[in-house]
Amino acid sequence: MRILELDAGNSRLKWRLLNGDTVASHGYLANSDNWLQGLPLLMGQVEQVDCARASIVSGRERFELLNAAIDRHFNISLQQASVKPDWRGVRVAYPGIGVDRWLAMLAANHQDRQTDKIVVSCGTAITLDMLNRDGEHLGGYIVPGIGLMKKMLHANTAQLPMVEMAASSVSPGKNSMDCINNGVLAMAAAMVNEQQTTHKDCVVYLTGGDGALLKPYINGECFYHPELVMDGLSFAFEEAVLG
Ligand SMILES: Nc1ncnc2c1ncn2[C@@H]1O[C@H](COP(=O)(O)OP(=O)(O)OP(=O)(O)O)[C@@H](O)[C@H]1O
Ligand SMILES: CC(C)(CO)[C@@H](O)C(=O)NCCC(=O)O
Repeated sequence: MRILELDAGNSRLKWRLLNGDTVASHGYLANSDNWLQGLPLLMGQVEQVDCARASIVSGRERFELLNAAIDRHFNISLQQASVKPDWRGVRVAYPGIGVDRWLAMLAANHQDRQTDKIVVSCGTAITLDMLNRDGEHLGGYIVPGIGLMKKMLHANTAQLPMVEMAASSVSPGKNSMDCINNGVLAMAAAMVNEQQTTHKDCVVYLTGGDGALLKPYINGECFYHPELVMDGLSFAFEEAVLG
């Protein structure tokens, strides 16, 4: 069985092709790219699939584009994940939660039911969700992501430059670029570290485009899973799951 999994965020569309249980290939398309050109290339690259499923938080229009491309290339319809408030061991704190956050929690809960967890996605937005070992979602936070914080500083001030490069330190800067770069990374790390200190024995499950950047600054136990949302998709759509 060849399955195309899609994680459509506000900056990028991540995809992977599963051949049975194996990830055969993966990649991404930026939202700023022309999808009318990019999607046919993506579909050509993965060849025929039996099933396509998606987590979409980037709006109806993106869904329509994806669905049309999948219909045209594979003659199948796109299965879109939607939040189920009490599903496969996870009970969400509120029904309007983003489907990507829900899927990341499903995946983390599936991997480990022995510990309390902090599920963090460091993407366009940074989301942090507290999930206890019984699968109860205790609530979370949504704040601007690292790229967005830098853009907002540049867009709303006269003197602050746009900092494109990635930070490599959280030390106080001695020029504007380092003050911004290290500062926003320090903020993101502080939010996670503060929760992990407050809630003893919590393990952090980290994902998102800036997850690898953030990981070295998390003080406690932290697992980085770049495909946590797509792992959640697999689990959410699995036919027969025990537990
Ligand atoms: N190759 C890349 N292209 C674009 N952004 C990247 C890349 N690698 C890392 N990033 C970083 O990842 C961030 C976007 O992360 P990600 O792709 O996880 O977001 P998203 O899933 O689209 O957003 P969200 O889920 O918050 O809506 C960007 O702000 C950028 O800093
Ligand atoms: C917070 C984001 C943007 C993170 O991708 C997404 O999960 C979303 O659009 N959520 C909907 C609102 C919510 O989660 O409360």
